[in-house]
Amino acid sequence: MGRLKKILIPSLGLVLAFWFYSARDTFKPEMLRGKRVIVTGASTGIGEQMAYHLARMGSHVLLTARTEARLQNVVRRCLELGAASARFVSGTMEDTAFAQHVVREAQAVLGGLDMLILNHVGASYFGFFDGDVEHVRKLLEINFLSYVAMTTSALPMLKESEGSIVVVSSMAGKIAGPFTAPYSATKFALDGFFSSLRQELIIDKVNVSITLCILGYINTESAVRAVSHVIPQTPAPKEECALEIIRAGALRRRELHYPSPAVGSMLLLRSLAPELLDSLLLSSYRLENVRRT
Ligand SMILES: NC(=O)C1=CN([C@@H]2O[C@H](COP(=O)(O)OP(=O)(O)OC[C@H]3O[C@@H](n4cnc5c(N)ncnc54)[C@H](OP(=O)(O)O)[C@@H]3O)[C@@H](O)[C@H]2O)C=CC1
Ligand SMILES: C[C@H](CCC(=O)O)[C@H]1CC[C@H]2[C@@H]3C(=O)C[C@@H]4C[C@H](O)CC[C@]4(C)[C@H]3CC[C@]12C
Repeated sequence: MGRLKKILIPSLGLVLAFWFYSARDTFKPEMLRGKRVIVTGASTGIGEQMAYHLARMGSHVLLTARTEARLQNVVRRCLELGAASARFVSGTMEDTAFAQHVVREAQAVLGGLDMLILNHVGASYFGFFDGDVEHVRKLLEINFLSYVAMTTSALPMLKESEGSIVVVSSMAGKIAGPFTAPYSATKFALDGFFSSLRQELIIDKVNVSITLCILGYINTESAVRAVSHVIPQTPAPKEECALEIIRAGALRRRELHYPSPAVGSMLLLRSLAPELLDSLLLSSYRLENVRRT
């Protein structure tokens, strides 16, 4: 009997745990139907693809970026794909007031918000740090401060809807490789801020989830243009990446690692043997093609 208890109870525990986690893991596109979603950086790249997925799922999308002409096309396509509604607000995230204005638009035109997807990123370079401190300041404003400002403005609506915040970050926000110093700094800042805020929401029993997305190299035009002469690896597809981000947000996951085995194993290696990881990364780069100022 004693032995039976020793085996039966843990086995039952395992079965229950498996059932609980697999049930939580079931994503259905209907989860997004009728949901009110802001996507930033939606004029190109991963943000544009997220807008199309959400449109197919029947969400109300409010899109933002700087380039009005591109946003108009994305909104048109979203409506063709079946969005419950699609609108845009154009402007720059260098300006905190603009970031807050976008959130107010959601309140005004959608009457609330279910998901805030923070994805935009300012242009930077892939090369040796050039000493330009103003560039670092500007990038922190675009890639970090505006994320904080939008979150702060959106929290009352997200508390009301028990919604989700999705923060798009990078491997460069967990592992600092060379040639991304300003960019990497902004992405590490996101981890610090949002991982701390997540704990506070849990302590206060506020049912708003925060999903931090740790992405590897993705085949967007800007990334391929910036690094393909140095990094020979094939980038992962932006369409699949966009869907995985939405799925992770809808399932209220703490973190997404995409592409999954590659990012996961690099993070593990960083903890176990950081020097080995550094040298493996460097050995795969075409260093002779790196920009020096
Ligand atoms: N592609 C990759 O390999 C990886 C990407 N990521 C992350 O994924 C996210 C999306 O990246 P990706 O799709 O490649 O980026 P893109 O360069 O393709 O798109 C960036 C978006 O941000 C907008 N944007 C740029 N500057 C500003 C600004 N000042 N104010 C408001 N919006 C701005 C752009 O539109 P506009 O110019 O019209 O303003 C565009 O919509 C980013 O957070 C990035 O860090 C993470 C790891 C890898
Ligand atoms: C090289 C890194 C991963 C290691 C590997 O060998 O797979 C890439 C992981 C994330 C990439 C960067 C990123 O986060 C997006 C930036 C977007 C900018 O528009 C330009 C390029 C990036 C700096 C990009 C460069 C490659 C990674 C660091």
